[in-house]
Amino acid sequence: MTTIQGIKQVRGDITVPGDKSISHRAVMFSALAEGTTTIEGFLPGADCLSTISCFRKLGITIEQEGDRVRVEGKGWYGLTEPSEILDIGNSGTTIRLMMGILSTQPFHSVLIGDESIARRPMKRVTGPLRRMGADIAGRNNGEYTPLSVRGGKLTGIEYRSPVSSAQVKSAVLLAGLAAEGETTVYEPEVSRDHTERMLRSFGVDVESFNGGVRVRGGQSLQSPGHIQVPGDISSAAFPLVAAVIIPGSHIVVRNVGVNPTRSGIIDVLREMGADLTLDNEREVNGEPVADIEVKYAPLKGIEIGGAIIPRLIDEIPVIAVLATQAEGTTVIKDAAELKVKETNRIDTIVAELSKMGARIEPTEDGMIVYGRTPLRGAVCDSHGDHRIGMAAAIAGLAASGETIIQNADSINVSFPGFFTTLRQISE
Ligand SMILES: O=C(O)C1=C[C@@H](OP(=O)(O)O)[C@@H](O)[C@H](O)C1
Ligand SMILES: C=C(OP(=O)(O)O)C(=O)O
Repeated sequence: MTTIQGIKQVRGDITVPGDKSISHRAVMFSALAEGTTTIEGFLPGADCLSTISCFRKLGITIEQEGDRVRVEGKGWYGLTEPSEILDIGNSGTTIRLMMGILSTQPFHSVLIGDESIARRPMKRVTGPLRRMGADIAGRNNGEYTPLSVRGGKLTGIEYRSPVSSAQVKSAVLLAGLAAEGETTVYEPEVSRDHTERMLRSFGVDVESFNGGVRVRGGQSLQSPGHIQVPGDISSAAFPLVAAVIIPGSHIVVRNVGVNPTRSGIIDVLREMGADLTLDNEREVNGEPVADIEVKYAPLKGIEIGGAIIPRLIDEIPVIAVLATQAEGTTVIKDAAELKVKETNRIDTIVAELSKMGARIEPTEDGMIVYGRTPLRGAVCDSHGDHRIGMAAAIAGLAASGETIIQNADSINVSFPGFFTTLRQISE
């Protein structure tokens, strides 16, 4: 349980922990590559530590201290059959990408996770991986954990994913790297492309085209030696929103990944009227990075839907907080994927913000927020979902009185040090 007081303003010059998606991939691809890779800026959050723990059980030597990691890669077929169950904790990215990798390995593995993972759909990866030839078993015919996989010889496929999901795309492409022939994944809207970018930095030929991505089987990964992980825009979103909704605020978040497939929050902030600038724009390991500066400004409600949704899917809980402080109505649609995250994020964010006096309604594929409404402190619950806990905390900063966040520990999944950062910028 953590207590948040309503504050006057946020001010400061900060950084946020490393990007979660890039940290997972950095460990996975380094383990599968020939040679040693050092990683800096790694996110030492619970989810990425689960990825490290799985690869250790698969026989890979990994040293980790804070945000520094050293992985002794042994090549694609250097993994060994695990004698223990692979526990991926709360991490959807870990289990779905691991299923792709383990489908190519000539041994048996069993994967479990926590109670939230046990409710999340896995057919979206087990379906195409079975089509490629993987032998997968699991509860409800491979829809839910526990899952087990015996990998082996796979055949490349053309897969049209019904959802825009980087986890599905990545699982199928990774399996495709060790399959016979070519593997192509099409998705309705482009999802985050960290897998494609990082595979290229490991020397893999990846063809991205309008609507899809293709790889050839039989390619090996060569370590680039070093990977620098930028700050996570999904974490930066929380202090940025605090600054935009609390009068008198002004903050800079430095060294944030601003990959266009992730930067929908920047577009939304600008369209709502935020005073936001990107400085020091550069590219690090094939990923665009910048410093983001924002000042308080009056906001207006907007409609958010279509192709932008995968570009801001994890930021929607905090965008809902933002919308409570915008003049007029904000409609979020085409975001049914929110229902299959750590919690049903449509229901959980509506429940928590309603307790604080927000006027917010759930819809089939999103929500409608009526602004501008003053918020009042309340007893909120993360429901075990890091992004819901952090969104409630940001609402608490903008609210009158005191807000209590129950089950705040879940925040360590993606943003260790979150409350320390909030204290640093609160005035
Ligand atoms: O590939 C990734 O690193 C992620 C993809 C997204 O999930 P989906 O692929 O299920 O949309 C996102 O919500 C998750 O936080 C991280
Ligand atoms: C959905 C998320 O992560 P994952 O799918 O990896 O559990 C998230 O971090 O918001």
